[in-house]
Amino acid sequence: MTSTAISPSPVSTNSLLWADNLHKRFILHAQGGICLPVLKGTSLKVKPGECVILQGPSGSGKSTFMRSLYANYRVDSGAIWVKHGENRIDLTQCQPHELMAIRQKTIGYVSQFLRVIPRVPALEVAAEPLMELGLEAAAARDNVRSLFRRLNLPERLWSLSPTTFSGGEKQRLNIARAFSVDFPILLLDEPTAALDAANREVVIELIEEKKARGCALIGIFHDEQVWQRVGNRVLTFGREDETALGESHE
Ligand SMILES: Nc1ncnc2c1ncn2[C@@H]1O[C@H](COP(=O)(O)OP(=O)(O)OP(=O)(O)O)[C@@H](O)[C@H]1O
Repeated sequence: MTSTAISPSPVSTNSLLWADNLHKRFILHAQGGICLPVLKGTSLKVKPGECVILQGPSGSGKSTFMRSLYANYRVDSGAIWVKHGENRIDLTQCQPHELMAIRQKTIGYVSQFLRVIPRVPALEVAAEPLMELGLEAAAARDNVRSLFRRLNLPERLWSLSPTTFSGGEKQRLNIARAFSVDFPILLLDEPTAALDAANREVVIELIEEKKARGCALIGIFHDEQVWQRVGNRVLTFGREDETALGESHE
C-alpha cells in the first residue's frame, strides 16, 4: 500500500498507537468567533496489553482527545500514528478508504450512544462488524450470542430492534459489537456508565481478557473502582501528565 500517511521509516516504538503533540481548538462561529483551545500538545503512546485512563475535570478535553483518536475530530496539528497491519499510518493524514479499513480492522470504539437503524435486530447490529470482516453470518452470530449471554442481555431482546432498549441494554449491545472483533486498539468512552454492578464486573473481565490478548486500550471511566482495576496509567487532562497506577496493574 502506498500513502503519504505511512511512516517512511518505521517509528522506533512498539506502541500500537502514538498520539504526538496534538493541538485542537474549536472556533465558535455562531458566537462571535470565540476560540476555545482544548488540546494543547497532548501526547500518548500505548503498547500492547496496556490500558490508559483519561482523567480530568469536566470540559478538560477527554472526549475531544478520544474522538480525535478515532478521527471523528480533525486535529489542527500533531500526528496520530497507528499500527495497521504491518504499516504505521498517521490518522491525521490518511485517505478516507484507509480510515474505513482502520476502523474495520484496527481501532474499535465503544461510545456512550448507539446509533440504531429501525427494524434491524440487536443480534444483526452486533454481528455486523464481524460480517464486514468476512466472517460467515452463522459464526458471527454465535460469537455475538456468547457475548450477549455474558453481558446478561435477555434472549427475548436479541431479535428486537434496539430502538426501544434501555440505556444499559444499548450499552451492552455496543460493547458486544466492539468486543466481538479482535481489534488491536480499543477506545472506550464511558462503557460502564449505564450498567449495574454485576454487568460492570463483566465488562471489567472483558477488558482484562483484551489486555491479556495484547490489545491496547484507552478509556474514559467516571467510576473510579473500574479504572483503578483495569488501568495501567492515567493521562490527566487540564494537567497533561501521566501517572503510573499501582504495581499490581503493571
Ligand atoms: N464540537 C464542539 N464544538 C465546540 N466546542 C466543543 C465541541 N466539543 C467539545 N467542545 C468544548 O471543548 C471542551 C472540552 O470538551 P470535552 O467534551 O472534550 O470535555 P470532557 O473532558 O470530555 O468533559 P466531560 O467529562 O464533561 O465529558 C469543552 O469546553 C466543550 O465545550
